[in-house]
Amino acid sequence: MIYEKAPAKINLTLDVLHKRDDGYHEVEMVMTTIDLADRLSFEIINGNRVEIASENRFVPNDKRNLAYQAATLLKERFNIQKGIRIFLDKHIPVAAGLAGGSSDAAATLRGVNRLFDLGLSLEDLQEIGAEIGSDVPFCVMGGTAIAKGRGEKLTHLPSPPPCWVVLAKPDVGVSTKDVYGKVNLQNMTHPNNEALVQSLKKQDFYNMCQQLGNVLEPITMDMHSRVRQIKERMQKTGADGVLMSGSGPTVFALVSRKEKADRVYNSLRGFCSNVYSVRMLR
Ligand SMILES: C[C@](O)(CO)[C@H](O)COP(=O)(O)OP(=O)(O)OC[C@H]1O[C@@H](n2ccc(N)nc2=O)[C@H](O)[C@@H]1O
Ligand SMILES: Nc1ncnc2c1ncn2[C@@H]1O[C@H](COP(=O)(O)OP(=O)(O)OP(=O)(O)O)[C@@H](O)[C@H]1O
Repeated sequence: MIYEKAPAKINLTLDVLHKRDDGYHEVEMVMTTIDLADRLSFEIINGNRVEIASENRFVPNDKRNLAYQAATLLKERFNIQKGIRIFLDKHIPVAAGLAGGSSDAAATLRGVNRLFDLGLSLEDLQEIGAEIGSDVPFCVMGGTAIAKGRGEKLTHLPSPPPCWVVLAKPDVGVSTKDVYGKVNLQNMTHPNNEALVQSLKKQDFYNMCQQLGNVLEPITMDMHSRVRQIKERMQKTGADGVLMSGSGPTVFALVSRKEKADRVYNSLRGFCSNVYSVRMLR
């Protein structure tokens, strides 16, 4: 049996530069992994198929599952004539904007690569991952990176200074495709990626918090007022920086001190069913 951890990601920035001819948007965004992770196990089984099991009822166990797609892609590309059983121990909330499915796909690429000794490099796996989804290449490498293109062109960055990350996911469904579809290029406040990158290089926590920005945030907030309410509540209770991750609906607060993080966390419990307080991953 082989095990892989699949951490969630948050976007410290997300900028859209233009819409491309292939229907995707050209983005520039800084992402980082946090200490909230799914755990996956992989084993070889009889029969030439991929089996997915999870105790989470929101997780599909068929070809809609990104881990299934990742395992099938490697099986076909490398002509693997054996079965694979994948167990997904889910901790990342589903459809949250935290790349849960993408991180499971990335962990599956790493896991199956080890399970069958395929000898693929992380770069190879990133390239294959891009066929599954825009967030998968980042999840293959993890850490902190600026992503360009449709999310697959990655440059590694220093990790954010240590802090607490309080996350709250309201019970609303958000379609990434719909949110990108509502982007209005004439009317948006772009985050300053260069300044955010400088704050990481200088390990300047407070400046990093000032530079958080996501052009998709107002779009999702206009569709779901709960997202705006969560942000306001986090700001009122003492968060140092607050932003929606990805296309949402999860909002995260960055907080330097544990006592303040506890205050933000406690103010959201009861208001929201999914609330977490975790650390950044170094
Ligand atoms: C919002 C983010 O999570 C931020 O990291 C990503 O940009 C989205 O990544 P993802 O969920 O892996 O996205 P994909 O599964 O590749 O694409 C879902 C849909 O989002 C839109 N999409 C996605 C990425 C991108 N750069 N431009 C887009 O317009 C497209 O309509 C696409 O059909
Ligand atoms: N391994 C998986 N875990 C959870 N959901 C999955 C998985 N594979 C496919 N899905 C499907 O994908 C949908 C989106 O779930 P996911 O948790 O990946 O969203 P997300 O965090 O918003 O992703 P992203 O930030 O990459 O857009 C779910 O509704 C679910 O049906």
